[in-house]
Amino acid sequence: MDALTVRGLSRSFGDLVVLDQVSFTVAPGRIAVVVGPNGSGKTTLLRCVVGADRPDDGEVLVDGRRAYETDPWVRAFVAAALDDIDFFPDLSVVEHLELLSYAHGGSGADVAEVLAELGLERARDQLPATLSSGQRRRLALASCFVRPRRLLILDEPEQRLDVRGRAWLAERLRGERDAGTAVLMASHDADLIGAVADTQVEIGT
Ligand SMILES: Nc1ncnc2c1ncn2[C@@H]1O[C@H](COP(=O)(O)OP(=O)(O)OP(=O)(O)O)[C@@H](O)[C@H]1O
Repeated sequence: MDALTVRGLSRSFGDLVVLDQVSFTVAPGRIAVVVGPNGSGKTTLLRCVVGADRPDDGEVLVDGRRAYETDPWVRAFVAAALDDIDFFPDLSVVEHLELLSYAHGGSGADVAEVLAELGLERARDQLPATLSSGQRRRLALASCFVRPRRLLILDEPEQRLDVRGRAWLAERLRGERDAGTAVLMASHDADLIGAVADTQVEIGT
């Protein structure tokens, strides 16, 4: 059973056809990278997959089932970090991660490890507004790793990461694959794509 099936997905904004009958699958333990020039529809595709945007046509199946964002089962299955991450303004870094862990039935036991892995230990008590843009990105990624997931969806996760952060990201994604997680991500980073992509979904070309 594929973790993700996208069939005939189409999305237009007025006269602008952004996605035209896009179809692909991602099996467990595979990494699919969406590639295409600026404005080709990568974010739109990911937003349609997670249910943040509605396609005009086509369907998205998660683990063989039609997915709705509000479905508790989808929320347990899919971890996503897209561009529009909103943090609670009055929760610290560590509180965010603990909240997510608890909300997904965890004990918070992984939080310290994920903070260390993402280099966020020194920022653990800071509020989101005081974080650097790279730290905010790291918190968004950390949010995916303190909760259960069988499908991980990331929009340009390399953005705003430093050199070591990018090296870590490639390693982490390979770890996700080895654990059987399916990954769908958009990226412009040729090195990262070369290091992790099992398949590429080309759009807008
Ligand atoms: N809500 C919207 N209303 C109108 N046009 C939109 C909307 N959302 C996206 N678009 C347009 O759809 C096209 C695809 O945008 P999208 O953000 O999906 O591209 P992308 O491939 O992720 O680009 P980038 O590589 O720059 O991140 C763009 O031309 C964009 O202007």
